[in-house]
Amino acid sequence: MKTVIKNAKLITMENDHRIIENGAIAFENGKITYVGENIDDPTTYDEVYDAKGNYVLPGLVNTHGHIAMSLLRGYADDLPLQQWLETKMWPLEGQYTKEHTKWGSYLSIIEMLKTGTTTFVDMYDNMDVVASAVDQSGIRAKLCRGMIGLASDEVQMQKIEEATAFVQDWEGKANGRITTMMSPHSPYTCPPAFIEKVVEKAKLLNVPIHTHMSETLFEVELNVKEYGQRPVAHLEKLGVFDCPALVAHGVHVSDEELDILAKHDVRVSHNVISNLKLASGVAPVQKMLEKGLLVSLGTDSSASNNNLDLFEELKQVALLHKGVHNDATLIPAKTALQMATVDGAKSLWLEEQTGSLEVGKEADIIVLNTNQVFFQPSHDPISHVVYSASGRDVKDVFVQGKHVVKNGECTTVDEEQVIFEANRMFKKFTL
Ligand SMILES: CSC[C@H]1O[C@@H](n2cnc3c(O)ncnc32)[C@H](O)[C@@H]1O
Ligand SMILES: [Zn+2]
Repeated sequence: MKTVIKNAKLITMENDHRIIENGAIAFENGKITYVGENIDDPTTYDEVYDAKGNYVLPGLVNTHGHIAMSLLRGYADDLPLQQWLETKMWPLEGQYTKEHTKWGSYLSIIEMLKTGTTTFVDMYDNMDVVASAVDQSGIRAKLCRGMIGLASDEVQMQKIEEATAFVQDWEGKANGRITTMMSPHSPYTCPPAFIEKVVEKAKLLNVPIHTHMSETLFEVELNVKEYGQRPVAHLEKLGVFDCPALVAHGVHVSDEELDILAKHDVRVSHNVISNLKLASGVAPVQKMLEKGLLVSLGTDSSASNNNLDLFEELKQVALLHKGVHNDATLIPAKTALQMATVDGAKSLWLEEQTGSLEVGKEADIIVLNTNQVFFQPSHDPISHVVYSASGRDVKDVFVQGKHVVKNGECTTVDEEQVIFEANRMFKKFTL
């Protein structure tokens, strides 16, 4: 099936940030075959989508989260991280069944697709259920079984075996839309010997490592107290950065630590809204960029955000660092959008598949309804996408060429049923 999107304002996010004012993009068998000036003769295509001058851009990439936690949205607001985790999240997560994970995952996937995210990272338990939801819904994901290592040797081994089986069962599945990682939860919840075992497995399986790192001052101080080193040197010593690595947060990192991360080409998922809500702090993103680190955007879960609309992260990242440093030139709109698209894809080693509109890449494409007052006058599309848009402006979404959101409606999952089931599952918790 040959499809063309015509009459589009194309924001390609190629290296030169090419904008094509009156453009077209075509795809076949899930891959982009043409990006350029508008086409005159649409008769050679099986399907013609008229974008009617709306913005067309690559699907957004969310590089850190826990999607099944959408069931806990709004359950425990206004608390700091450690208290939030220990007294609120972990007790309820202890009650999760596969059914909770299933409906929480679908709820988040519909939300992400409808707000323009076509690729996401997920670290959680019951990952077979998450992967099946990814497969069914048509979204793209990099998934890992998150492992908390504060447990007996037997349970530790069981978790590593489960994570290994998950990688073996799902890497490359769903027509290549699912890829995998190994994931020790964090240095403060995983003993050193456990992390070393995970590193060994990741090397054998040839997959990256994903972990939370240096999110709060508390965990940095704890690391120094327990192991005599700050988290970055600690993880380096345990071999984590000998693998391709993606770390979430990196809020409390010194200049020396940034040098270590840069030396190992560690990718950082910046979770600006979650960090603000949990009062974890402000990551030194400008310094990260100056040191050449690849920085992308993550929402974390909707229990600490409280939604998965990556357009909100886009605007926050562009605003917060200006305000904190008293410098309006920091993180310009182009840089923010790059973090949410092409650099997000690179951070997940998926740049050959997604992140920009280029011939040969897969057709992960979103259309924004820009025929609205707050997109006028229509002269700088990147500025408008970053500073004026919201996920609610997303009209149509294609992943691997499949039309998964049509005129604002998800075509692959029954939204009404998911809303009903998510509420039913929440009622099953003992609060
Ligand atoms: C072992 S599965 C993932 C685990 O991570 C917890 N989690 C959610 N948000 C955060 C965060 O901001 N920092 C650290 N841990 C987080 C979640 O509750 C799961 O237990
Ligand atoms: Zn997290």
